[in-house]
Amino acid sequence: MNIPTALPDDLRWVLDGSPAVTYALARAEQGPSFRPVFVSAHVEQLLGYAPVDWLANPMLWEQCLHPQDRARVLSNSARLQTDGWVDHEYRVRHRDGGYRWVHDRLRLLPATAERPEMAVGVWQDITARQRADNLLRTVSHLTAGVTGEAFFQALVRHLAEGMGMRYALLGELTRREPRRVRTRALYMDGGLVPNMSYNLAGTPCAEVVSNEPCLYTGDLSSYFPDDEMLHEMGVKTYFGVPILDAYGSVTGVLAFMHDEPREVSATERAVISLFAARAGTELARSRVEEQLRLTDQVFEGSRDAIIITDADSRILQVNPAFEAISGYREEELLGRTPRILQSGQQGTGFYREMWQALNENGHWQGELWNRRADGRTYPSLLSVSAVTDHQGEVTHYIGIASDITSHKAAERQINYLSHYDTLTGLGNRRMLEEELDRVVRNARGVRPVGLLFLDLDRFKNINDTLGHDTGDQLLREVAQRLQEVAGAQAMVCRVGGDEFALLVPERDHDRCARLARQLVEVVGQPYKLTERPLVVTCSVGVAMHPRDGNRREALISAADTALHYAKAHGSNHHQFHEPGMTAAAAERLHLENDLREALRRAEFELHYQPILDTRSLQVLGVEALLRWHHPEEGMIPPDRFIPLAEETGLIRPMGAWVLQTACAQAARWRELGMALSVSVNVSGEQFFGDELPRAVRDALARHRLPPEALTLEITESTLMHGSLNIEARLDDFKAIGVRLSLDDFGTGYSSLSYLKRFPIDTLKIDKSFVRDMVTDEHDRTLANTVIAMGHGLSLAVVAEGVESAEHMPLLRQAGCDRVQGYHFSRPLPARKLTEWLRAFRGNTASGPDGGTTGAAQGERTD
Ligand SMILES: Nc1nc2c(ncn2[C@@H]2O[C@@H]3COP(=O)(O)O[C@H]4[C@@H](O)[C@H](n5cnc6c(=O)[nH]c(N)nc65)O[C@@H]4COP(=O)(O)O[C@H]3[C@H]2O)c(=O)[nH]1
Repeated sequence: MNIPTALPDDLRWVLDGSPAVTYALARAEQGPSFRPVFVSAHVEQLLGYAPVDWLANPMLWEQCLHPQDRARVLSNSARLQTDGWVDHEYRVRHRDGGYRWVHDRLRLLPATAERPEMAVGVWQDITARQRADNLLRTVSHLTAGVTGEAFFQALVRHLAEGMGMRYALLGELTRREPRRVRTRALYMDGGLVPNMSYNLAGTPCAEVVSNEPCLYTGDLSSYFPDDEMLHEMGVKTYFGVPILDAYGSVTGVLAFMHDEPREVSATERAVISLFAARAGTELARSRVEEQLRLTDQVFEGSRDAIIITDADSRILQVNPAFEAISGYREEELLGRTPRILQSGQQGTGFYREMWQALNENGHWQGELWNRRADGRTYPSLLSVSAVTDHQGEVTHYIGIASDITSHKAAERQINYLSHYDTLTGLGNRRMLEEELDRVVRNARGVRPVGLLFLDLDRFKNINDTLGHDTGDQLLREVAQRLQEVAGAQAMVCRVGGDEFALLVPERDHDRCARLARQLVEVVGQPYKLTERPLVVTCSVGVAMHPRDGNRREALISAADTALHYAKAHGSNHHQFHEPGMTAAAAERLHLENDLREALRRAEFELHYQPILDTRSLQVLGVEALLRWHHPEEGMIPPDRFIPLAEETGLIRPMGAWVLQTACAQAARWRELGMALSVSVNVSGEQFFGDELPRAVRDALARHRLPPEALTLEITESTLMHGSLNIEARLDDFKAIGVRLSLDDFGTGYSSLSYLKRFPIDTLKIDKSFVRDMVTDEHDRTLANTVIAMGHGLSLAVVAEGVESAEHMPLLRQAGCDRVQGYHFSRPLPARKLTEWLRAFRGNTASGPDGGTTGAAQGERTD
């Protein structure tokens, strides 16, 4: 019987070329066992031994069996005889000492006449599949029962270790940063390392994220030149699979990397995909868990009250804030409806609308008053949302409410602060504007109202000299007086520092005028805030609705224009708005701008008017009077621009110029042998300014003038405008040695009684009394009385406005000391006055005190 040991060549190359190992066994002549008679060439690649080794040593196979498999394999093999075939898997030792898994299928060929009984078998290398199986089993085992971060960490670690990969990561994509991966587990060189996040651009993970498993082996940096991390890690093999959520969207990446080129078998890939699926579930679960945790935290920790009800509004759950705000414990609320909280302050219509909005839009928000368990009510801002199932049926309602008690209080406070003036308690400008809006909006029947703007004259001086506390007290008192005069029907507001507005339901022009007059009078009554009564005057501008405008802005602007008009025309009176006033206001603005430029452009000039001794007619001095040569309008009289300069503050630089120029001129006259005293007008603004005493000293020193050569003329109203500091200020000037003259006496609050307390040298009777004393008995008596009283106070009295020769005997008779007026000379420019002085008859030397100076003297007759 022949045992076939040789195969035809054509059959041999087929078998040798096959990746499976084919072998043939023949029954041994003695005994039951088989021995190999043919093994195909691939066996050497599979197990390291050449075919000849197997043929030479029939025991080699048995010797190479894995000790753990040996018994099973031998027992399986023993069934060849009975079953006619054997099909099993086991491990065979490679010549290098390692084991390979083989799938062995062997079939028995019964003996024939030509040959003995034989068996033919095939070995297939199933090492990779077995490794993958192993991996699956091990990793499944090791990750079983683990969740969250622990799962992610176990997964990357055991998969990486099972596959022999150096690096592995499980990364998540977040909605907030879709182009970045945030790792949830990161494995490197045998251990877990802290998580990180990286930009996907230019990395193999970007391909994975586009839902493609990716396998790269070889020089990865040539594929991904921008991925520096890959380059640094020396990665040669990359395998990554996307992690998907239940809807198939990519939510993460599971990737493995190695620094050697390496195959990743199909079965390994399948195993990893399998775990990626599980990771997807776990990611979703951890996200839900996170969300739940957050929701729970929000629910438990929220300062807002949260209530959840079922579709029938039965309370299912409330949070601790709800308990705290409502005063009910959760147990008391469960199963009841939110009606338990109703305060009764909202009518049924309110709830009907709320439910209608909820049914139609699934949402309602609004403010309502609820009742606490203790019966107290509180305001809350409630927002209710309906929760629906996938069929759109309402399953729950969620209400979130905040207690807005403090918010409401703050709102009231803000409302108060934004509508009221805290100093006086009056409404403020906003309140006035809103009320005016209401009035003009409501004008269907056109409700007439009067709008009065009232401004205190020179309030700034009071603040500057008496301090802000007194200023504040004054404002409070003014506010009170205004309210008393205006009555309950009117609205009184403080709309600026010292500006008040009154809105009066008054259609009658005359009654409005009467009210305005009353206001001026009442505000002008002395205030007992300081040691000495304080006198404050005011100006009032009146606009009438609808006559002066049918819009809020128009009315305010009309009242404002009228007020400015009143102030520009001497203060302390009221002025109704008139149609031409806006043009006048524009003109005033124009003038104001020109005035600002006038000093720089040297448009001012001083004219001088002589002051003479009544009896000897010696020229004792001159009064400096300011003139403005306007480039377009020609000469503008001081009455037109001085109030404007006072209002705008320009009076201070202007006054300083006057002082310097007048002193310079007085010095020049002295050089010419005419020692004239020069009187300079000082306005209230200037008088109260800090700089005046120094300016006076400077001017005297610079022009080497004796102080008594300078007289400061202040008006009665400046003096009476009064502040504590006025005496101190007058004393300052007395200490310098200059003379002080009280101008326009008789036009204001003439009060001789406290004049004596002021260190005044001269009293000037206003020209309005002087002018008519020739014809008017009453004025003559008045002038005589003033002169007598002035003398009683040891003051020299000057009569100004002496226009005719008839005045002189009367004034001499009354004992008036000095005279000034057109009768002698109009105010003249310095050069002309010098000529006049020279020409004046009886040119003799005479100083202001009657001393010999060389100044002109005589009586002018023209
Ligand atoms: N009808 C009439 N008027 C006469 C007669 N004699 C003099 N006058 C005018 O009476 C005014 C006297 O000046 P005032 O009472 O101080 O009144 C001054 C003074 O209050 C103010 N003023 C003038 N210059 C200055 C200045 O440099 N500074 C300040 N703060 N005010 C000034 O302007 C006011 C008006 O000044 P002027 O127009 O120059 O008017 C001057 C003068 O021209 C007369 O016989 N008949």
